Amino acid sequence: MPNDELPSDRRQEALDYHEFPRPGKLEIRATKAMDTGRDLSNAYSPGVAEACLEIQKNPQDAMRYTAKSNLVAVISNGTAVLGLGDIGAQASKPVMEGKAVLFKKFAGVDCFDIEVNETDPEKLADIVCKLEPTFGAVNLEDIKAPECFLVERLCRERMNIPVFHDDQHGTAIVAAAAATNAMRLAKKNFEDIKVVALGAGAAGIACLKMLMVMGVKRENIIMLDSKGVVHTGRNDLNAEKAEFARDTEMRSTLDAMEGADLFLGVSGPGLLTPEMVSRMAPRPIIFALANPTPEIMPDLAREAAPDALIATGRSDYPNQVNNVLCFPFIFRGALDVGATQINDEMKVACVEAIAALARETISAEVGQAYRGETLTFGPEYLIPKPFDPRLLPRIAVAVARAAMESGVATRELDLDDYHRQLKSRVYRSFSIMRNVFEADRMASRRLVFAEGEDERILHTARELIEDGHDTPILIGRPEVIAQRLNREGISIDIDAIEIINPESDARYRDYWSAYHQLMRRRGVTPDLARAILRTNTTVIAAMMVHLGDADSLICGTFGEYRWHLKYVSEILGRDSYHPVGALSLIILDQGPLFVADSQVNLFPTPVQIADTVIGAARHMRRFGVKPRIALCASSQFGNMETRSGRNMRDALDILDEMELDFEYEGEMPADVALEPELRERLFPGSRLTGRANCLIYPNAEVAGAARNMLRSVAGGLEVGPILMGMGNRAHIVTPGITVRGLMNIAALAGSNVSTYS
Ligand SMILES: NC(=O)C1=CN([C@@H]2O[C@H](COP(=O)(O)OP(=O)(O)OC[C@H]3O[C@@H](n4cnc5c(N)ncnc54)[C@H](OP(=O)(O)O)[C@@H]3O)[C@@H](O)[C@H]2O)C=CC1
Ligand SMILES: CC(=O)C(=O)O
Ligand SMILES: [Mg+2]
Repeated sequence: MPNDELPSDRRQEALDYHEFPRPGKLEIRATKAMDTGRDLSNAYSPGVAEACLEIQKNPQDAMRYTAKSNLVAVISNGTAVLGLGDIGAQASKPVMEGKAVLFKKFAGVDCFDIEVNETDPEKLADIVCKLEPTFGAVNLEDIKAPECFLVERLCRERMNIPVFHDDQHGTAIVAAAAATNAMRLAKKNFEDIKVVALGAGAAGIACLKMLMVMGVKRENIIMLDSKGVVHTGRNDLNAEKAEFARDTEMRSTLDAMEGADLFLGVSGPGLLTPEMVSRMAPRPIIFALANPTPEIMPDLAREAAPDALIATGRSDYPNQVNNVLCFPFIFRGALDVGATQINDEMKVACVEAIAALARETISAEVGQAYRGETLTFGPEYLIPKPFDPRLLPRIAVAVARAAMESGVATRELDLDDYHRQLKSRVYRSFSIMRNVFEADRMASRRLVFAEGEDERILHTARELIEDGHDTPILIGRPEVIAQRLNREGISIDIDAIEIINPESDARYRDYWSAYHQLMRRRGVTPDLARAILRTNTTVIAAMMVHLGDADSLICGTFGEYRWHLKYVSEILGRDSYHPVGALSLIILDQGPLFVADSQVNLFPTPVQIADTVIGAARHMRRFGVKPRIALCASSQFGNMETRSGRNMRDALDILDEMELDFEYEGEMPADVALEPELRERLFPGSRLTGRANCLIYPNAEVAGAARNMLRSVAGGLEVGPILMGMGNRAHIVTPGITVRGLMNIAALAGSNVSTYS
């Protein structure tokens, strides 16, 4: 069946996606080094035999010495591939590779996709069972009913690892979560509704069973398959369908739809007509879940029933009811507690976690990823979005808890710890930021955001309000803020936040006259002060901090760093405070790397370099990182007479006079800093132990280039830049910052002033 909903350019795009730059969507990567003869002898003969013998003695040790505990088999015979039908095992491979990618992307679960040319259910079950030594769990996929029921039952009976048929249970879990929320909106109860299920296969049967667990009554269900209504007069029904057979005169979908409250389509494309929809009860719920083409396109359904709550299996319409919201996360939880099966308790925990998430305010990341869409709980947002980073921690923890409580877990987890671990998987910055978050929690600070109309700031403000320890203050026009909150679906009570309207704030007079006092001998007249305090939100924010109306300011989501720095330094760079340097923490796969100074001193003097080193060491400790600082230059240890090398050597002398209690060394190029073996060859006995974790550069352009390359090419995630030397009273971000980045800066700004400078 052609995928007639995709226009030809999108069709070609999808094919190119699969073909280029290399065929398929997956590769296998080694997780251990294989660079030396020693690596070879550990990984392979003779060393590998040691691991084999340990596993022979104790088979459970396979979890210890092999990848088994995180490895899932995605297995299909291609007999019910999406709604494309029986297209065969080979043709199902793109879907199975896709499932494997989703497992990895959303939950870090490794998968082999296995397509099997076997349609006999008993033989297929035999094959699957024989794979148990390889895998920690099995995900059966796109195997048609009724064969899938037998395959699953046999595998579950014979295997001691979780076996889950995604099209049955994954779909049922997500559909039940969406139905729970749709019921609330439609003000209907599961106990009373009339359900019509079109499709009596793997997904259909499982969804109905799950709806019955939620309270739907069997006598209120009408099921249809390709031959029409499933009724007691039929003699072609398999056991699963027979359970739902009704003693009725109804024969067609049109008959069945009369007065239906919930339509559940898990059949094929275009099978539901507007006329059928128009027969439904008021405020009908229409789940047209066939993939890729639903039983009815949402626009058509809406025309026939304007008050309908509509979901499909697709990502290009609101309310994607798709098992992708379940399988990565339920397997994550099951694998992590070493569950022997995925039982009903775990499934129900999953339903509840998914449904609850949609009723909460969306996360900042989702807001950003789906900009322009309305994402507050309601008809267009019944169910979370697949990119919602909260899915992993919430669902996996709920599943792990249910597994432990219901006695199928072989490992007990501390669930608070587990939740934290999962969060650090999703947010790469989470684990290194943990110390800072803790410090932030201990303090309660007022943070003023100079660019309070920016959507990223609004998301950040919402998160801060929810976290509850810091108070955001926004500078911006209230009507613009209100409009953007609404557009972004951010539920903040606008009356509950402090907003400084630059056009009409009552403090305007106080602020401009105080600014004038500060700046009158630097060319600022009263008129100029008035004009600046109407238009320059960085100055307003800095004056708030100066006058004690806020504890810290955050600016820089647009414009030049140094433009903001000029005003921040003029107003707040007094007493012992002055900008020392901008420190960026770049989180890389290999660990954290700090880089400075990319912004403040374009060509720093040796004294400024020494100050930057000291500031960097202090800040690194805030993150719980032991400083190993390299003073970088193109020369190494005095081998050339360059200006940058000389500055670094002079800075080293200044530092040496101070008896500092952290490691620093220089001058050296970045590779010598980062490769201890190379360093040892060039300069044996250097004071730096191991790989440097902070690079201080001789000028801001080079530091900026290094920081940008680490972000753009090495995929580093930046925390910062952190403005050092201002007593944590001001931070200037850069325009590319994300909401997560702003949250990190806000946590830094929200930590107590005594712990920061
Ligand atoms: N959104 C989601 O997350 C998911 C969506 N699905 C979708 O659900 C559909 C079914 O998948 P699955 O249950 O795995 O497949 P199965 O092959 O197990 O079941 C298909 C069912 O659809 C019925 N059917 C086929 N054609 C018609 C027709 N013309 N009129 C009425 N019923 C018909 C079949 O009837 P019969 O029994 O007579 O053959 C069968 O009962 C697919 O489109 C799939 O993409 C599936 C899983 C997840
Ligand atoms: C989503 C899915 O698994 C299916 O359509 O078959
Ligand atoms: Mg499927």
